[in-house]
Amino acid sequence: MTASIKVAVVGASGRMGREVVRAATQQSNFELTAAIGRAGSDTIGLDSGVLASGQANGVAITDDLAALAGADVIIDFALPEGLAQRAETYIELAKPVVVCVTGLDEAGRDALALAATSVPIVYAANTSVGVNLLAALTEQASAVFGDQADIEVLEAHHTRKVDAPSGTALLLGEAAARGRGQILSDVAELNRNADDHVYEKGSIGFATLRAGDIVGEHTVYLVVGGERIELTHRVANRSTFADGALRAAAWLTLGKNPQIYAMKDVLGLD
Ligand SMILES: NC(=O)C1=CN([C@@H]2O[C@H](COP(=O)(O)OP(=O)(O)OC[C@H]3O[C@@H](n4cnc5c(N)ncnc54)[C@H](OP(=O)(O)O)[C@@H]3O)[C@@H](O)[C@H]2O)C=CC1
Ligand SMILES: O=C(O)C1=N[C@H](C(=O)O)C[C@H](O)C1
Repeated sequence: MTASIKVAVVGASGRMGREVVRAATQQSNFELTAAIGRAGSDTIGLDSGVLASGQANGVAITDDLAALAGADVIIDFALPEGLAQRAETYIELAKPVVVCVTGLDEAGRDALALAATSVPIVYAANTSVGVNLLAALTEQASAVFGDQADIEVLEAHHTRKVDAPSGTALLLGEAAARGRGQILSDVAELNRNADDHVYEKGSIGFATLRAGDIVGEHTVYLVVGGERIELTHRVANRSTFADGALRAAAWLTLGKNPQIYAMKDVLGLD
């Protein structure tokens, strides 16, 4: 019998952290070894299984990052704040990590790049298979239409999401830009509502909706002359993201070299 993969979850008290705790507890090829919450959170000391699904699993939520030492691989679904410090711990413990946090600032991105010189990291703004397939399709469509297409990305999420546009929208924008030989930061238009806004041909625009409990929806519009393509992906349940994160975690335990990988590497989409 193959040994199960020991997995630790950072951000275990959150919406996604609880989902990963539940999935890791249910899937027989994983063993949950640590559940990390924010220092000062009311959830510290609670059983992570009770918090996730009402069923005790014997792994208490702790703010002690030393608890990560017993894991083969870590999944980080916390928030961007404190990512740089967490990344230092990942280096010290020499653990592979799946980082799923979006809304990173430059310091967060730099910290991940530094950590990836020591440990393998999957950075995934979206761990679903479908979104990563959508990114590949977007790149292909953009390459075929070339610089004739007007491209816009629309995303919709629940009202408690703190970053906008979503990490996935930016990932899709990057794919669209790459498809026609652009770099997204050169052409991204994040605010078409600005008073002095003038549409520039070749720009890629982003629009955001926040409403109710929408789990995650993304549409890429590619509009050329009299026709348009709308590529849409919708997620109905956060378990989709949790399953994808566990898939990435299992992939990292197969002996990867230190560097930043993407979900498309995990899924073999290149
Ligand atoms: N890659 C993907 O597929 C997906 C990515 N995401 C991203 O994952 C992140 C989390 O989303 P979501 O679960 O909805 O957000 P939540 O706010 O529900 O969860 C984040 C959790 O992290 C905790 N936290 C904050 N800082 C730390 C820390 N230093 N150590 C441990 N825990 C910490 C928070 O604690 P407290 O509440 O006490 O502040 C909270 O419980 C977001 O960036 C989101 O965009 C979301 C879905 C899918
Ligand atoms: O915060 C969320 O909920 C989500 N965040 C990710 C993002 O920013 O793209 C992925 C997913 O769409 C849900």
